Amino acid sequence: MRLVIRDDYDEVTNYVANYVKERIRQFNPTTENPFVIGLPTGSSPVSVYKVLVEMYKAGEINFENVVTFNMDEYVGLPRDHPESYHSFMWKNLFMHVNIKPENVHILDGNAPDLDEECKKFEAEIARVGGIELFLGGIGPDGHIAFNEPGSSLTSRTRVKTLAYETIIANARFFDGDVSKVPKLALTVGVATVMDAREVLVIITGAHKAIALANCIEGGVNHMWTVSAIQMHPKGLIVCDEDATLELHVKTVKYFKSIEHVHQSLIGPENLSLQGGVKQLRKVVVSSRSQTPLNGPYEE
Ligand SMILES: N[C@@H]1[C@@H](O)[C@H](O)[C@@H](COP(=O)(O)O)O[C@@H]1O
Repeated sequence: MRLVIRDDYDEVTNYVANYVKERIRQFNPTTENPFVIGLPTGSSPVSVYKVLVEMYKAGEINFENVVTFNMDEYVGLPRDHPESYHSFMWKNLFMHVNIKPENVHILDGNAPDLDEECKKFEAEIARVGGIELFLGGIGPDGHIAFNEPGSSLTSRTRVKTLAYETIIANARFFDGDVSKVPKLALTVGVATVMDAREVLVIITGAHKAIALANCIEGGVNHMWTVSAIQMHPKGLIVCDEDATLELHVKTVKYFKSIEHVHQSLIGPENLSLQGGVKQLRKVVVSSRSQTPLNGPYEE
């Protein structure tokens, strides 16, 4: 697993937006072979979406052959409620880019049969060949999507009761009124996220520092469901300095030094393009052979 630490939220945003842009570009999606991405809601990704929209307007990114699956949705909240995740996604991303509405998948929290809705969602992910890149955020209790503490690390898409801490955290979107926050949600499971070929989790802010420390320095544990990323062959956490407050200095220095080595090999402009060992090997080989390392690397 890699941990990339940036100074602040804005730098995290830029890193993640560039990462997504490059992944889509490298994949070179077509109608027959679209780029399938899992997406979160919340304040963590909202600026990433803003930058992606700017990139789209500048002609740097194309969503024509991108298929999306959102992580979660409240149960019982009308689809057009301003705080539904459906509204969030259309308002912050989809309505500003050239994504095809039929390529957007958001769980329906008002479906007559919620279990069936969850099964259909998993089946649809399988039908398109799985998810290439799952972007995620976490709650202060370390939940990924709505996989609250104690969720099975093998869980799939299902109905979930929200933890009281999450209800309190999300009350800020409902006039600070805890009673207005839905108590149930549909969510992809931990295993649904971890099945993606790549997982990128955004963690910013001092209020998530304890969760980040448990995720990185603790073991894989169902009480911090994001820690399942330790088992992923291609997991990446992008965090800001504030979120590292509870990590050992040694841990922070270790991950910074790893990034420093990468940087010395491939140059800072290509940091977002690292494609894992295969790509790094290629880079090491070319640096050994003194090939000038200009421009982005293809996987
Ligand atoms: N279900 C969502 C999560 O998917 C999200 O990651 C989390 C953090 O939100 P924020 O990024 O606003 O802190 O909020 C909710 O609980």
